Amino acid sequence: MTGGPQEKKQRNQDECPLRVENLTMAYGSFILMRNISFEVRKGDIFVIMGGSGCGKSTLLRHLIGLKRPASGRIWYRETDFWGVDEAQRARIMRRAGILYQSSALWSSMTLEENVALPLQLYTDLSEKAIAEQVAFKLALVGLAGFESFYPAQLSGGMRKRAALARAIALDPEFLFFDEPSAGLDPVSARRLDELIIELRDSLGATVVMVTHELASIYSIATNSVFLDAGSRTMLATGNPRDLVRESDQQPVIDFLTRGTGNREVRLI
Ligand SMILES: Nc1ncnc2c1ncn2[C@@H]1O[C@H](COP(=O)(O)OP(=O)(O)OP(=O)(O)O)[C@@H](O)[C@H]1O
Repeated sequence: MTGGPQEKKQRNQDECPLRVENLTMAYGSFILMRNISFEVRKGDIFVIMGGSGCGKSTLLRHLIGLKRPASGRIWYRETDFWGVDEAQRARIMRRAGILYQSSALWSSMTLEENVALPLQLYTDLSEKAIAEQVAFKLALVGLAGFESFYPAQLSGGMRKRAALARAIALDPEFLFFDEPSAGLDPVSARRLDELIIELRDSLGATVVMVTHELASIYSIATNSVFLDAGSRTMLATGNPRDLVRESDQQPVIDFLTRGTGNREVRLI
């Protein structure tokens, strides 16, 4: 290794554009989790895992600026996310695409209008350039030709993909998903997984997602953090395929083997 401490810090910021340092999450005086620390590497598909109600969505809310940590820090490259003002946080989030569980498309707008909205709000692009971008993004998610459809005219899987097209409208550096495959049949869920990998590659994005779909976790996650409700802290961070073989923490083993203890990962 070469370079002084400053260069090493710079390298770490470039390689791990999102870092969580000793985070404590609380609702009022109730401490949900403490001592949460992990690094998300550039290009990771990073999964927040854990049992129901342990605090996965709450962690995501901290990462996207919706909930302030009780203590600890969240770093986006060199910026202490909760140490700067709201306008600066909004600027950082401008580089992020967010897909909520409910898809949250505007029901009174067509797909074209839904996807165009962030471009109209946040860029100076001409109408023609916006129309081109919208067509491009809808094609990326496999919805070319559906520009003039309303959300209610689509299946659940198509709505997810449309919401994804809107989330990537501004070519985000980070993509955040809360249970993206919730409510989808297994085949649509797998297609969505493939799409997430494709988008990560084509946008050069870093993906952070909450999920407890083991099939998804094993097929696309490159890195993860495991939150444990019992001990109210994280028990592991790393590639889930490594964790299932190497972890000595029973809750991690139970979760990753569906309680069977069989550590052989079989992909279907
Ligand atoms: N606004 C709130 N005020 C108080 N407690 C809350 C609030 N939101 C969530 N909680 C509690 O915090 C805990 C964690 O909730 P969270 O939704 O983050 O868990 P989760 O791991 O995402 O759950 P699931 O897998 O079921 O979606 C739960 O016990 C929940 O009841």
